[in-house]
Amino acid sequence: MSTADPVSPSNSGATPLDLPSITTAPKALLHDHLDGGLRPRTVLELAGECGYDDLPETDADALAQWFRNAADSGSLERYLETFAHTVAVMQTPEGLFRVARECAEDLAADGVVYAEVRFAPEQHLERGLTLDQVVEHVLEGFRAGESAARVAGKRIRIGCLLTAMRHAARSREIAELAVRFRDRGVVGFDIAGAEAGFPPSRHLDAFEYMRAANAHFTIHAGEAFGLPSIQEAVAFCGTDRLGHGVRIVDDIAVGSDGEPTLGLLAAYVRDKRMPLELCPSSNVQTGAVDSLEKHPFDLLARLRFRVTVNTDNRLMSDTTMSREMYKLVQTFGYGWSDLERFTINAMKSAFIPFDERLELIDDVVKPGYAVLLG
Ligand SMILES: O=c1[nH]cnc2c1ncn2[C@H]1C[C@H](O)[C@@H](CO)O1
Ligand SMILES: [Zn+2]
Repeated sequence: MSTADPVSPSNSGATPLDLPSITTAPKALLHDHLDGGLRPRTVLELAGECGYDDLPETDADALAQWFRNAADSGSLERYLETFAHTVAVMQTPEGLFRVARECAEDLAADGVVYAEVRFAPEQHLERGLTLDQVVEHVLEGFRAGESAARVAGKRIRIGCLLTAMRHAARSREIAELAVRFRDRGVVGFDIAGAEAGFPPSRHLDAFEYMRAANAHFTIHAGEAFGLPSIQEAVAFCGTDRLGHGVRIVDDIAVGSDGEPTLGLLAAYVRDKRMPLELCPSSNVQTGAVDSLEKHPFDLLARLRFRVTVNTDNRLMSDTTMSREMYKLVQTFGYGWSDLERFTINAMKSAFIPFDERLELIDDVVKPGYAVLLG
């Protein structure tokens, strides 16, 4: 296989592939952080309401620009510092509810029909809420946002993932919380935060607990740190998916003739159809890749890894699901059938029951792309 071959020819008689038309396409999103997707105006208003006066800007446009610039640091650690401001305004029932409701509404307006949105409950206890209360307020916000979207003529379903911070020591507790809320809208568990120095195996008991409960989880791995992190997540922790996983490319050698050779770990990840939650813009901002052009997304897609397109943090990257897809179209020349495949990859990899995934694929995704394909 030559890596120069397009995945599929660009669409011919179909709807033109531009940002407005991508916005109308049904999309599935597996990796989106609740505390990384606030509306800039909401950050300002909630800060005013709760008396948080450490925001770096007082105007919504300037604040949006500040997040973007500050996150453009080339380092995951510095990128993560920007979350201090969003987490600070998500400490009250009203704040958590509003942010979750607006998240569902914004994703629905962007044409996302299924999303798994994650956040770390342990970071929202500063004003006396319990872990259970934090989760309840967020889930209520998602339900309200889904209803508001329905009234606006948009269909969306949000599943919630509970994240434990990898530098902290509450992962087992958060895993138990995720299982406790499994019938109320929480569909899985995750670990996030600085990767270097905090290997996934540090949280093995949490993953073992999830596996014993027949519950799903993903692990941020292979973003700021390389193959050893992915190896631990896959081989020791038994992850269902890889959050980013972009450094799996380090286990693929592309010869001078363009022929790729997969190492054992890359081959295993591909053979197992392990989903990669790739987040193109975020990866450039944190320095995981040098540029979009150099992003291994296309190599991985051509090699038929189970690639999915994700936003990570819409506020920090000033992006949307449609914009991430459009950037990939512009960079790699994808057509509608490619976008449909990435979307079906994501739906197949979702943590909701199989029959519900299938229903979304058959009743929403395929008919939506059939219209766009012409
Ligand atoms: O891309 C990421 N890698 C590691 N950690 C991340 C990333 N994006 C957000 N986080 C962290 C910061 C948030 O406060 C936390 C929970 O959403 O997860
Ligand atoms: Zn992330």
